[in-house]
Amino acid sequence: MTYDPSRDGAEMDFRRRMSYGDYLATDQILTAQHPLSTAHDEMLFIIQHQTSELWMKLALYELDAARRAIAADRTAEATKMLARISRIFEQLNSAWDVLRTMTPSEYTRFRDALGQSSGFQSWQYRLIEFAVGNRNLAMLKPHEHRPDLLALLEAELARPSLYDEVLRRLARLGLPVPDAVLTRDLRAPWVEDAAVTATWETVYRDPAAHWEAYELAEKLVDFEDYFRRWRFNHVTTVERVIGFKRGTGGTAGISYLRRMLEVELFPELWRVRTVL
Ligand code: HEM
Ligand SMILES: N[C@@H](CC(=O)c1ccccc1NC=O)C(=O)O
Repeated sequence: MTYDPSRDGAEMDFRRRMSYGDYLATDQILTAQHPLSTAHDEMLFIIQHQTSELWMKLALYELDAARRAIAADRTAEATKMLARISRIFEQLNSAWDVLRTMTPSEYTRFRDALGQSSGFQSWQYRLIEFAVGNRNLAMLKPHEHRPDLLALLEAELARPSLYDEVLRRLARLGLPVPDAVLTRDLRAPWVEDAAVTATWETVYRDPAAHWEAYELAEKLVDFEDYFRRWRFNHVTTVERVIGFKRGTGGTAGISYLRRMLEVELFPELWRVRTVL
């Protein structure tokens, strides 16, 4: 006879119990795919973006908790969360392998249906950029039609970024951090600071004496490393699929994305490598 798992105790009756689907709201998630064309690959495109948005949601959750932990001098907890955020980006990086199976011929069959929509308008992506310190106020504009989302982005800009929190922690640990850095206008983009590079140099020259700062630094570098790989995978996939066409979001496409490859989140942590 075929195997019956209920003989091993598997619960089979969920009329009055919470099931897998109840707990995970799979009904909502699995009915949220609405292709606008009959092109076979549009389902891949939708699910690729939806899963990315879910991982971004978790990254934001961890970024929030990590910053609160650093601000409360609970660095060990924060480093664990930062390690997880890097792994999330590793996951996002691997996902490009699935999307890359879509050829230009296949994408062209449904690209027109996307209208002017674009990843450029992903508010979770923009929140991540703002949370880690890449604060460009021009990126608020595409969200003006959604006051709720604009408020979320504005609230993020009013808050210290991940890098701000780490530098504040360094100051509390007795390391020299300029007052101008500690009291900077949080909405403004980060401006590279030679005194901060000098402080990181102190940390990296004697890790044992500055272990907490050293660990935080390496977690930040690790994260930026994975984030750069995400940008690079994106731009390479875009060139492979649409070449040098303009983006649906209105930018020039590849040249815009290549410019974004130059963004440095924690410039002093990269600069310090040269002087060690
Ligand atoms: C065939 C696949 C894809 C193509 C051809 C593509 C193309 C583009 C282009 C041309 C832009 C520049 C903005 C514009 O003018 O539209 C852009 C931006 C963006 N895309 Fe994609 N994309 C693809 C897949 C993805 C995926 C899977 C994600 C994951 C969520 C994503 C997220 C983003 C984000 C966040 C931006 C804004 C980047 C920034 O401002 O730095 N894209 N994309
Ligand atoms: N910007 C892309 C379209 C695109 O990729 C896209 C469209 C709608 C929602 C998410 C998208 N992903 C990344 O930009 C293009 O120009 O083909």
